[in-house]
Amino acid sequence: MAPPTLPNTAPIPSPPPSSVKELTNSTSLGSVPPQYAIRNPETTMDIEPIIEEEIPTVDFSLLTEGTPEQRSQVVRHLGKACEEWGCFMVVNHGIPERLMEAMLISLKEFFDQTEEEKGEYTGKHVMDPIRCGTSFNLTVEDVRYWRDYLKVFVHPIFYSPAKPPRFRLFRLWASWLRETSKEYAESTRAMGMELLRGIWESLGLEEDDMTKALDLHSCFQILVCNIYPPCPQPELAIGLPAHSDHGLLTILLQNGVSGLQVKRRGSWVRVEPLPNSFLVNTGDHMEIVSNGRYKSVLHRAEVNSQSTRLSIASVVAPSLDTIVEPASQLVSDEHPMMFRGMRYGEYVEHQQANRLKTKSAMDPVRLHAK
Ligand SMILES: O=C(O)CCC(=O)C(=O)O
Ligand SMILES: [Fe+2]
Repeated sequence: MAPPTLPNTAPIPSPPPSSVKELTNSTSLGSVPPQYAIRNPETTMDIEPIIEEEIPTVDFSLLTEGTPEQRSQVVRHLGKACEEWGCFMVVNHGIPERLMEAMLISLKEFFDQTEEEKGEYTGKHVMDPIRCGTSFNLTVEDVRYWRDYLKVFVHPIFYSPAKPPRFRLFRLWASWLRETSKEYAESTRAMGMELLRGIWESLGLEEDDMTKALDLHSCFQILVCNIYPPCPQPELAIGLPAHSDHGLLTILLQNGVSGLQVKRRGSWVRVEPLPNSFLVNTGDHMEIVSNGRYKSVLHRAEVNSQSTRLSIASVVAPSLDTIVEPASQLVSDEHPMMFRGMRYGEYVEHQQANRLKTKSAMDPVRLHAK
């Protein structure tokens, strides 16, 4: 006999909000909805201590305009920061403060659009050149991160969301948005190239060899823009979990609200944004190219209950068609090859299509178990 069919009494779930912005705009939230409650503070918090420590600072002007002695000193310092920290603050970088502010303002304007307006940029594929969304990758996650994003490819082909926020009819505004992000992408790319030059030098590598091997004239660059609205229970949620970035270097601009933490020697170090500075961190491809000498740094973004945090990560990387391998000069009997070659575009696609989980994106290219 066929089992009796039970009436379906399960409540029909309301559709999840399409962004954290929408969630926090719509109601005065007193608690975090279950799909964002990623941790139980009683069991999982503070297993790894959170500490205050000073992050190394690099004076960029000495790299470009210093005496040969000053430059050598900065290069050594840069190498040490990459080796011991995987990140450093850059000051005296020469990028105008008005450009940094304009970028943050235009980003805020972008996220302030209606869900419908932003929906025009909802990515269908992880390699879409303009992609707006929430969390990291909803198709593979069972919990959500307290973060909305806009990711835009800016080199070798420059893209920009064409529709200006709310001022659709004002072509002037649209071109301002476009010009701002173009200038910003160019400035941070030039800064990234200069830092890479110093980093290659610190590794004893020739700049020309590296530019050619990584096809840096056609380097891939993406702007990853993040917004973390205030969260009613910041101890339960996270903006972005512990992860490393896929590129060579990430150049991060923040709006003065702290939240970023980097992992060092088993502890989380809070990064307090210095005014008019950038935080630069090493990505997985720095680790691959340097054959494990300069490891990509694990980092995460915490949220808070008071202020909206904005960050813009400008990622500088090999060209998408380059098959990246460790530099042969850094491979020897003593330092065997640690990674196999993979096309950079394939790596990015694989990283973006999977869960963001510590450094798991590197597993397919590792030649030896960790
Ligand atoms: O918001 C931050 O400070 C970090 C952002 C980040 O790690 C990323 O976009 O990959
Ligand atoms: Fe990151």
